[in-house]
Amino acid sequence: MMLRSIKSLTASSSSHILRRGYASEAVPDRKVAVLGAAGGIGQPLALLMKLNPLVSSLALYDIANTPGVAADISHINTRSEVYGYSGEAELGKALEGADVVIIPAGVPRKPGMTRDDLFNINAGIVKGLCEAIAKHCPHALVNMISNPVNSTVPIAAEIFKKAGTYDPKRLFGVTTLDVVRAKTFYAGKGKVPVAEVNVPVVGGHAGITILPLFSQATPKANLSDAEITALTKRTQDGGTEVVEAKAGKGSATLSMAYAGAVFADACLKGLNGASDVVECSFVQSTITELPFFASKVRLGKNGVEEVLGLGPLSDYEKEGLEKLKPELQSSIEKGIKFASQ
Ligand SMILES: NC(=O)C1=CN([C@@H]2O[C@H](COP(=O)(O)OP(=O)(O)OC[C@H]3O[C@@H](n4cnc5c(N)ncnc54)[C@H](O)[C@@H]3O)[C@@H](O)[C@H]2O)C=CC1
Ligand SMILES: O=C([O-])CC(=O)C(=O)O
Repeated sequence: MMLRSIKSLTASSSSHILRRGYASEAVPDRKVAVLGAAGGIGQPLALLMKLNPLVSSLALYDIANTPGVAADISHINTRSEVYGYSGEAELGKALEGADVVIIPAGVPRKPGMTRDDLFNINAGIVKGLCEAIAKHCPHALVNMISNPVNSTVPIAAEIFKKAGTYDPKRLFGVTTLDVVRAKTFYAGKGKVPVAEVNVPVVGGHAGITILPLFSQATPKANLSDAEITALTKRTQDGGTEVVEAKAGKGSATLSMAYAGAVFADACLKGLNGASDVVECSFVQSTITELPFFASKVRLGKNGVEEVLGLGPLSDYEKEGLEKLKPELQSSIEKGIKFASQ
């Protein structure tokens, strides 16, 4: 299929960067590739990455419909040049030189499905994309959005191991939407300013494996045990709440695009040398007995600089942690088994 290359760097976009407080010479060139860029998440995520002044080159890849999305987004007068790539033959070009690869490719849930029900289709999609990443941009930071994240991240790790390119510091399951939800729901219930709220969310990204640590939330809100239990459940079921509201038309796309953009921005800031960037993410981990686990992670020039510990847990959270381990373990094993075949 035809390769569309659209340049959109304008003089006014550079001054826009300066207005935001970045000295132009201090902002290195960074290429971001979005795989699944024509989808429900991919399109708004591509838009948000086009607005990010840390991005100099934005590669939009999908199996179809990318030229239109790329042409549309390329008209926005911000820093990055936008390139659209359509079909497998163009995947290598999309990935070449990428610093960050964001993967929202794959099918979403319909009402009544679990994230694990997506495994059969999405596992194969992720496998193919990761084989191409290993070949064309083995040093990129990979932001995995495709579900089930609890299995797709272990799949990616196995594919990279097979190719001899695995670096656990560079592979991330994107769980930022759980944090975004926990912050929003906590602020609403606790009547605290949402912009000031911080809540770590640990574990994984499906049902009870999502464990928000409201005991560590700031600013402190006066919430009863029953309210904390309800907030925990709502955070764990946040994805299902959207799937049901969309009634067969997919799952969270807009809030996920926002969350994906927040996480990619954190990765870029880390790559560019910031040393104070902390986000929750599902990464290779030794903080529990599970080989992958979501927790706070400090990002830096090499990706994960430090996997931060869980901190003090309430009795309710300790119980939640023990309950989630068997499900998370089995989803991880399912991914590893698939990729090892
Ligand atoms: N990690 C998280 O918090 C969240 C993850 N998701 C997951 O993100 C994924 C995508 O969701 P949506 O964007 O709503 O789905 P969608 O169906 O709207 O878009 C998916 C896109 O992937 C593309 N695609 C399929 N196979 C591909 C391949 N081999 N290479 C490149 N692109 C390919 C499709 O053409 C489509 O444009 C789903 O698996 C969903 O469950 C969704 C919300 C939150
Ligand atoms: O629920 C889903 O299927 C999509 C997702 O992961 C989320 O919204 O958290």
